[in-house]
Amino acid sequence: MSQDWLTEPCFAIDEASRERALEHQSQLTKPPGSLGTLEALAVRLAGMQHVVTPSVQSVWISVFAGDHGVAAEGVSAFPQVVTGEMIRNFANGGAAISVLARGLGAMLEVVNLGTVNDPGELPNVRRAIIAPQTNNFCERPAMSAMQLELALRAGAASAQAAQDAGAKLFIGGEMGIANTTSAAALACGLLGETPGTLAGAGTGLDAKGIQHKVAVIERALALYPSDDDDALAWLSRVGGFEIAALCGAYISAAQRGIPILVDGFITTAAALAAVRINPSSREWMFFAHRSRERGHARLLSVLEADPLLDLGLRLGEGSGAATAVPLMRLACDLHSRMATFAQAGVSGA
Ligand SMILES: Cc1cc2ncn([C@H]3O[C@H](COP(=O)(O)O)[C@@H](O)[C@H]3O)c2cc1C
Ligand SMILES: O=C(O)c1cccnc1
Repeated sequence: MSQDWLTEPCFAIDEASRERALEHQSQLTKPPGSLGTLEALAVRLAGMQHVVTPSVQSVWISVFAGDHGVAAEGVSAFPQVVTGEMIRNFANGGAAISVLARGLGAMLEVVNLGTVNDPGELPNVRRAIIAPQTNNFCERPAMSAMQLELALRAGAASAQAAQDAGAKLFIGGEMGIANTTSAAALACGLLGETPGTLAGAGTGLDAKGIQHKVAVIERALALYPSDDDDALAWLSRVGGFEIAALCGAYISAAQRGIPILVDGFITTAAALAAVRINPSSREWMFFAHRSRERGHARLLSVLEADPLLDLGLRLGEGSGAATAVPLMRLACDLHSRMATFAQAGVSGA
């Protein structure tokens, strides 16, 4: 298999549509710029969708799930079996993202990349099993080059499904006990940083638990040269199947011209890897919120991302991104439905 597709160019942003949307904004009955980020959102979307009045009515959510060998180090407040149990909960409609997706009328698929207690065939769960879990990355690379390739391609298949369904916005979510450890280790590798500032409480570790998590990540990082920032190498060394799938999905969505709404800490680590592999994917990304997880603010700042919300969320699953969709929809509504000064007979400045 070849990885050349990862660096193929992303879909072109249409400057003319963006300019026309900007000009349209200046004619709406409000002081210029007074709707702040909502204006900027609609204008960016216009360029992405090659239209003057964009829409995000049709939303696609893929939740990628996979287990992590590093869970054996006791780095999560919850047991590893929760990953498989939550896949069943997603399918039964009881998880946070299930409720949010229903509320938004969004399409929701779950992609099972491999779990230690595999829940089997379930409605709306795509099976793309790579292995029951990654290797414990303190001891050896989390996955082989072939496993990485499979995970990246499983993500790209979701972007393709989103495109086939006519989605106007792509949201990636994740489920995998211990994946805040994997995401923090990945970010450390990519940024050449030590885990003290990037590892956090995850599902609810106390200070002692976080200290242990930092030591576990330090053990893994010590296996590799610290000045190596090769994103594919770090994904295979310390990544997770679901994190690699997110990375592949983001790159593929950007190549297909589907705007991306990034969720929290884990998804932002995957987005950072995607941007390192294919820098032009960055312009296709919106950032939904600042997670409570320590380290997320740092990743957002590296990506020069200004998230829409800051609600103290620390769940994952794509939940923060889903929560921001109504704001994006309102931004599109204001942009396309407000009267212009001329239409309303209101005097301009
Ligand atoms: C019931 C439950 C539902 C979740 N949904 C998302 N996560 C989140 O918590 C996990 C990461 O935290 P850590 O690295 O501390 O294990 C991921 O599965 C993430 O999506 C959940 C965690 C639990 C326990
Ligand atoms: O921000 C996140 O994505 C997050 C934080 C804690 C646990 N799971 C996910």
